[in-house]
Amino acid sequence: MTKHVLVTGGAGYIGSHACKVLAAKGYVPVTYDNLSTGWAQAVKFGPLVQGDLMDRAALDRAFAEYQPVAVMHFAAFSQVGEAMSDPGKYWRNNVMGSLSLVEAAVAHGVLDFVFSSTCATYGEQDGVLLTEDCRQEPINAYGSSKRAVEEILRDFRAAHGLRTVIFRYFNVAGADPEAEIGECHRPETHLIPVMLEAIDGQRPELVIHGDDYDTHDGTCVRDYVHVMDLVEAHVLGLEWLLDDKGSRVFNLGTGAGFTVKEVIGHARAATGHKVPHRYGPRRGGDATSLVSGSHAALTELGWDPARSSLKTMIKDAWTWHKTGGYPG
Ligand SMILES: NC(=O)c1ccc[n+]([C@@H]2O[C@H](COP(=O)([O-])OP(=O)(O)OC[C@H]3O[C@@H](n4cnc5c(N)ncnc54)[C@H](O)[C@@H]3O)[C@@H](O)[C@H]2O)c1
Ligand SMILES: O=c1ccn([C@@H]2O[C@H](COP(=O)(O)OP(=O)(O)O[C@H]3O[C@H](CO)[C@H](O)[C@H](O)[C@H]3O)[C@@H](O)[C@H]2O)c(=O)[nH]1
Repeated sequence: MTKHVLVTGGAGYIGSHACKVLAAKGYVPVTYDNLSTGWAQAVKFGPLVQGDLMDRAALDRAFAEYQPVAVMHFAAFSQVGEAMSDPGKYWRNNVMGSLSLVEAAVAHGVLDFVFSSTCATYGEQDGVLLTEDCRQEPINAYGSSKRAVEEILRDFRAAHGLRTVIFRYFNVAGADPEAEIGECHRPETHLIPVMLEAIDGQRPELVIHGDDYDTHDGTCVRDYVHVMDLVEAHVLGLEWLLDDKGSRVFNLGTGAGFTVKEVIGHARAATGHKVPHRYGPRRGGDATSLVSGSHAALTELGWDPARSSLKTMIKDAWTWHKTGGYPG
């Protein structure tokens, strides 16, 4: 029997990688995406339904046509800087959009739901390693919007029997090692692809957002995880739900933190090129340090983030970058 999975945001960076892995495991990923930040060219592993999360009639048609066994919900806006200047955009799209989707899923009896949350929901916590039971006190509207969706899911679990796996990702990086798909945002704001654009002259330099943080070299610390490892955890999470193991929250990070300056050093080693850079002011909404202190995904899901060294992530991102993939 064909097992369709409705993948919202399947035309985006992480969602497209999820579709590739789902297809490899025998599922048919149905991408539901409005192409606001994603690319039709990234949808290669199953059908594309072009639609918005807020369009309930289009959602109803997609559920009725494909009768998915589950939903993987990636669609959202996700730039911390933009969320600081335009919080309404984040509350509307991420919270109202998710509510519309969850209501449609429940109405169609699709009760297994995997959600992309973020370590940005934890906020600023004095350099502690973050576990799933840490308090969630986001310091930007992006993190607040994701925490709100987690609350919606909690209420729908209680009222409607929804079953959820919530993944709180740390910083996702790298690309499909076969370079069929990769990270492509216009404009790009994420550290590693921005560094690669600076290396090949597509931008004059990387601007480091602040060097006066309370870290050993003054730049922010993040925990980077390979996108392929991350989406493999999603398939494990999906199967966890389909095996009726109950609702659960998992951090997805490696537990290793790197400063921006350290990532620049790794980029030089991985690409053989210096990263042109200069120092700029802090970016609003950035926490000093976000590092996972949890092994739950490893021990409970059996997750193995084998590709998540900075070397491999940057090499895979560089290989993808050099293909010049998507627009045009
Ligand atoms: N990239 C990271 O490091 C990171 C970290 C933590 C969490 N996340 C979360 O992972 C998810 C995917 O992130 P990404 O980096 O792939 O982002 P992305 O921008 O590449 O992909 C998001 C996709 O969702 C679609 N979309 C957005 N709003 C929509 C709407 N209203 N209706 C239909 N489609 C819509 C976009 O067109 C795009 O294809 C997001 O929920 C994000 O918050 C990402
Ligand atoms: O041009 C740049 C880009 C980034 N940075 C710094 O590099 C680090 C990583 O920044 P990213 O923009 O790559 O990632 P964020 O940590 O801001 O956010 C990402 O990870 C978060 C969780 O940490 C969220 O979930 C979010 O969706 C996702 O974009 C931050 O300290 C940032 O200030 C720079 O110095 N210069």
